[in-house]
Amino acid sequence: METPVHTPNDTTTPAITRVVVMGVSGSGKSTIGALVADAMDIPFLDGDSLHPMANISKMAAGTPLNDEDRWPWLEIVGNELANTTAAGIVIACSALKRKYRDAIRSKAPDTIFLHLDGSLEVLSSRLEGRSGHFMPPALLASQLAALEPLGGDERAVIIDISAGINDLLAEAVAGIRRVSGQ
Ligand SMILES: Nc1ncnc2c1ncn2[C@@H]1O[C@H](COP(=O)(O)OP(=O)(O)OP(=O)(O)O)[C@@H](O)[C@H]1O
Ligand SMILES: O=C(O)[C@H](O)[C@@H](O)[C@H](O)[C@H](O)CO
Repeated sequence: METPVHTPNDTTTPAITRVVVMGVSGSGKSTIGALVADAMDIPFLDGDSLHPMANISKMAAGTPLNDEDRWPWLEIVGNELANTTAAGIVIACSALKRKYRDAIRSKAPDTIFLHLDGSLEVLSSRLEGRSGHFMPPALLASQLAALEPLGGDERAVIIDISAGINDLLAEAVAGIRRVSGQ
């Protein structure tokens, strides 16, 4: 006879690890997010691929998004987090303002926000060194102006992006495991 996976007394369900890698343009969300997901063996979704086409065109033309542009996108991000059927999911999404993170949490309350935090100097040099991306480096100032730091009451990990990729990856995974209690 096969051993049942759940016995009648086993009321625990495995926790799902939901992570949003947040931060301004050029902070490394796509790079670190994909590596974190790989290391934790869960899927990765780049929030850039969830934007309505009009948002991509607007940014590419050098105009920052406003709240109205971002709401439909944040709803998609929240739904992807809430509806995952995997053991977890990592989504790269700038989530710059507190109200954006609240909107995401309204769909997926247990989301952990991993903020890739960096100075203007480091961010500028990363953006200047990047090629083939729709986001113009000139939009960095508007991204930093919109950024609202994580509050002490938010489920979060903050890391300084000045380190190398391997160190950031290790720090990020350890932080997520600590916060999620896994
Ligand atoms: N720790 C790091 N050390 C050196 N280079 C890095 C590091 N993290 C990311 N990069 C590089 O910095 C650039 C920006 O990274 P990435 O595209 O992942 O940022 P992003 O936050 O996803 O940006 P955007 O929001 O504009 O899509 C890329 O060229 C990437 O290879
Ligand atoms: O909220 C925003 O202004 C946007 O999401 C941006 O952050 C871009 O998506 C990203 O930085 C470019 O890849």
